[in-house]
Amino acid sequence: MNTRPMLALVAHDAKKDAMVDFAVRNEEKLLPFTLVATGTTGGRIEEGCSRLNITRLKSGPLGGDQQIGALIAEGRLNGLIFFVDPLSPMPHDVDVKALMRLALVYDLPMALNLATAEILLRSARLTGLKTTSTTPEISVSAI
Ligand SMILES: O=C(CO)COP(=O)(O)O
Repeated sequence: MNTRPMLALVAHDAKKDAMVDFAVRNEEKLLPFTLVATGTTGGRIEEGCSRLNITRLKSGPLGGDQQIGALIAEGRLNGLIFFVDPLSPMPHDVDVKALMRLALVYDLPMALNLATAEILLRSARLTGLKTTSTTPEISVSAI
């Protein structure tokens, strides 16, 4: 049974370089986590971090944000790092909002920018195997 805390990594296009840079600098700290990411973000991180094993979900606009939302609802996710681009309109803005809403509903540790991500990655809550729910009701078959 996998008891490692699960962390989701997502970045909008204008923030993907920042996400890769964050992951490269923190590769050692990310190693103990089960990592999931939206498709393109995960691919970019894997290119930069050879030691990280990332489960890549669908691309955000094609449902990846919602897959991460499902992990939150199931109580399987321990933290979300989402580098949001606040300056560009997104056709899938409703998905982004839905993901953030679920993180708020379940009181999930969520970092939306680099400064908070650095703090989150060092947090005892994130590394302490605390899950968001005790009774997962459904499973995401993609994982
Ligand atoms: O659009 C995203 C999040 O809303 C990110 O998706 P990708 O990582 O597939 O680009």
